[in-house]
Amino acid sequence: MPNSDPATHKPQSRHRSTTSLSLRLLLSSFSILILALFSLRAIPRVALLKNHLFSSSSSASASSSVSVSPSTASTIIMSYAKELRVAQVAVQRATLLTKRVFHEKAKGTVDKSDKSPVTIGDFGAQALIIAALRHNFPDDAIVAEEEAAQLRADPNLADQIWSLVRDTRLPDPAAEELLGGSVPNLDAMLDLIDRGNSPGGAHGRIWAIDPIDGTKGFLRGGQYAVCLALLVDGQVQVGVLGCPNLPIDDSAPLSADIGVDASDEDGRGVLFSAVRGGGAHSAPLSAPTAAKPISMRPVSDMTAATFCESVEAAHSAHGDQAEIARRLGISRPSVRMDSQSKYGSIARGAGDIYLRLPVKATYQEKIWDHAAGDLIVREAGGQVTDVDGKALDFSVGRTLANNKGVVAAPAAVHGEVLKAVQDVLRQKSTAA
Ligand SMILES: Nc1ncnc2c1ncn2[C@@H]1O[C@H](COP(=O)(O)OS(=O)(=O)O)[C@@H](OP(=O)(O)O)[C@H]1O
Ligand SMILES: [Mg+2]
Repeated sequence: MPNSDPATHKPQSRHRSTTSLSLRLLLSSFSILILALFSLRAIPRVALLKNHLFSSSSSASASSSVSVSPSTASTIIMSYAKELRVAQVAVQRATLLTKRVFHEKAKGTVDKSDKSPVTIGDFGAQALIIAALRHNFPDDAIVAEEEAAQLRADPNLADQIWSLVRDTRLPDPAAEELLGGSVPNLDAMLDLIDRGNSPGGAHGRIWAIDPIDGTKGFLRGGQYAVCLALLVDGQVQVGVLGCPNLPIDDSAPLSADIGVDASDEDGRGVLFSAVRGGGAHSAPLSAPTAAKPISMRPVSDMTAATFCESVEAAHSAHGDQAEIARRLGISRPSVRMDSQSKYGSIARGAGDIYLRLPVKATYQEKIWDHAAGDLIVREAGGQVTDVDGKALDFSVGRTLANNKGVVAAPAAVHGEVLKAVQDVLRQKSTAA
């Protein structure tokens, strides 16, 4: 029946059919344009999207999209929309594995120096994230912390990791499908882990993965992060941090005990993300698309500022950092917490400043320890430099060989903080 409405089977007017034909033509040209944009992965993709465009089929997301705030739901121009969505869900899935490892293998471990829970969690999370990246972006390079040689030599360890990787799935089948579903077998898992061996560099698309950042924090049930960032020609374009033990509530104050065991508390588990030029967001880890914009807190009174630093004295110079805080007039004690959760915490204004002054002149920071956090803080209104005031340079390989230390603060006060850092370091070198 030509020109009939399929619902009513009633003949339509000639005018209406011409209009619908033009409309269909217009729509199909528009779809072709969108498809073309999405197939050109080498070029940053720009799409006019609602923030939750890719979320409609996720059960976690479905509940989340109800709670999306009006400002988040507003239409924004977002680049790298698919990369962001895949990264968020890949990190979410990997955190499910790390939480299982914590509860089944780390919690209650008498000897906390036992490295096996960390090893199992690290390898398992890396395998799951790389599987998702290979499925969606098979031509991209990957820089990841672990390689599978140790597992190939230890079948028992490999089996333990395989059983976790095999059984860890997102509750939402559509989200699982987006990630390509399960890893087929143990050998495929080992091969995936070894795909993280890119030397990094200044060209092309490179993902940086830290499957468990803050390993000590992970073991004690404190702060750790599953970290994923996309670099394009050396610039961070997408950053995602899954922080299972941080409060979901962006306005929760950063208490001094944030670094101790928080793994069993309700209301924990947050996902930070940012796309360059698109702002920074946070969401519950269980509902990645319930994203709300976050921003750094303006520091009008430096004496009331909160600064964050590593728990480990071997990782950043606590003494120098205390002296810098004193010079700035900061009266509050530092908040010590492991991992890139420090970047996420200052980006949402729970803290204000992150200082990471080098302990050893020869140590080179790893790109996977900073890439996601760097972008999230910058997109939240912060500035991130090394102690010389240079932006972190992710283009020179697997390490930040051109940088020493990290100084992250709201852009308006970064200069003041950097001056205090440089004064303290100058005074120290004069005294030596
Ligand atoms: N000497 C030295 N100096 C600076 N940084 C170092 C050093 N040694 C290690 N690392 C890296 O520190 C990462 C964790 O550091 P954090 O500050 O995030 O947490 S911690 O409080 O120190 O545990 C940690 O990341 P993970 O191994 O993923 O936990 C290391 O990559
Ligand atoms: Mg790390």
